[in-house]
Amino acid sequence: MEKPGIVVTGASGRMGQMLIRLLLDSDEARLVGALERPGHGWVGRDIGEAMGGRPAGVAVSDDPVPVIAAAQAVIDFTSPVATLAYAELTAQARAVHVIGTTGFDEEDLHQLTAAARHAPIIRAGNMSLGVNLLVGLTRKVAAALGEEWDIEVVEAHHRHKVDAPSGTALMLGEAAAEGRGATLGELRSPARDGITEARSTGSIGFAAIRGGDIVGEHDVIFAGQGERLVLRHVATDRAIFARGAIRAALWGQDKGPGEYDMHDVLGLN
Ligand SMILES: NC(=O)C1=CN([C@@H]2O[C@H](COP(=O)(O)OP(=O)(O)OC[C@H]3O[C@@H](n4cnc5c(N)ncnc54)[C@H](OP(=O)(O)O)[C@@H]3O)[C@@H](O)[C@H]2O)C=CC1
Ligand SMILES: O=C(O)C1=N[C@H](C(=O)O)C[C@H](O)C1
Repeated sequence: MEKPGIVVTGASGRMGQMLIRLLLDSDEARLVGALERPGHGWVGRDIGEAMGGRPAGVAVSDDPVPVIAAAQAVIDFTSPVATLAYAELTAQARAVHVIGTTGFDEEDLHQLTAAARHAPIIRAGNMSLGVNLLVGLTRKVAAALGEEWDIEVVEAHHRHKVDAPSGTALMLGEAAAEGRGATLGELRSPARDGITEARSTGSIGFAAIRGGDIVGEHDVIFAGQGERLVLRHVATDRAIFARGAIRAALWGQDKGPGEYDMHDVLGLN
């Protein structure tokens, strides 16, 4: 059977390039397209050469319709605006859309839900095995500890990251809230700056550090009286996210329309 053909969006980006490298070496999937925005300097060039390597036989395109029409899956780590536009096109092409992009608002998420009526969407703020295990652990610990244990999620990322809290931090916060039988919307503490109220019991706070080349670090802190429990994930290589995304694209090949996440892909549900 032919290997599923995969298109990578945001081909010149940090995650785009990592995905392309892994796909060019993959025995299970093949790279059939690389997309960038109109006017990008790589458009028209061979993606392998643009990345400073050998020719890959795939030219970077700024015309997504024919590229996506020829693919079985699209892996997309770009920006919310770009991902919403790609979601319409993958829905029309009935291709699997793997979304790693973070920073969506409520309205964006409704649009993705609408697109998922036509084709599978697999979306996660973090595609690594470790973080998806940590989500389950966070839910369990939050359920076991009473609300006198204050929950704070602290995340650190490279200096180029534009959204905060990170998608992963929000997944962890949501899991902690679920453990307490609530939603994150109900428990999320407002960002702190200046003179704030004292911390409200049961709330979940977030803090974000941005600097240098930090790949991604997340601590879920359960702070009690006289003791503190910290659950931590440290990413040192973006390949963990890219491998998860390729696994998701393959997993999605025999799935019907709908919204899925990495817990579905990894069988953690
Ligand atoms: N779920 C997960 O496991 C992970 C998620 N992420 C998320 O993935 C996203 C990308 O991260 P990263 O690769 O570091 O970011 P980069 O900025 O390195 O890459 C983003 C790419 O998307 C392109 N892009 C952005 N906006 C548009 C647009 N409107 N139309 C077309 N192309 C666009 C950029 O093109 P240009 O250069 O021209 O702007 C660039 O090629 C972020 O949201 C990040 O949080 C990252 C790692 C893991
Ligand atoms: O922008 C990043 O780099 C990352 N983004 C994701 C997030 O927002 O959590 C995942 C990972 O931490 C890297």
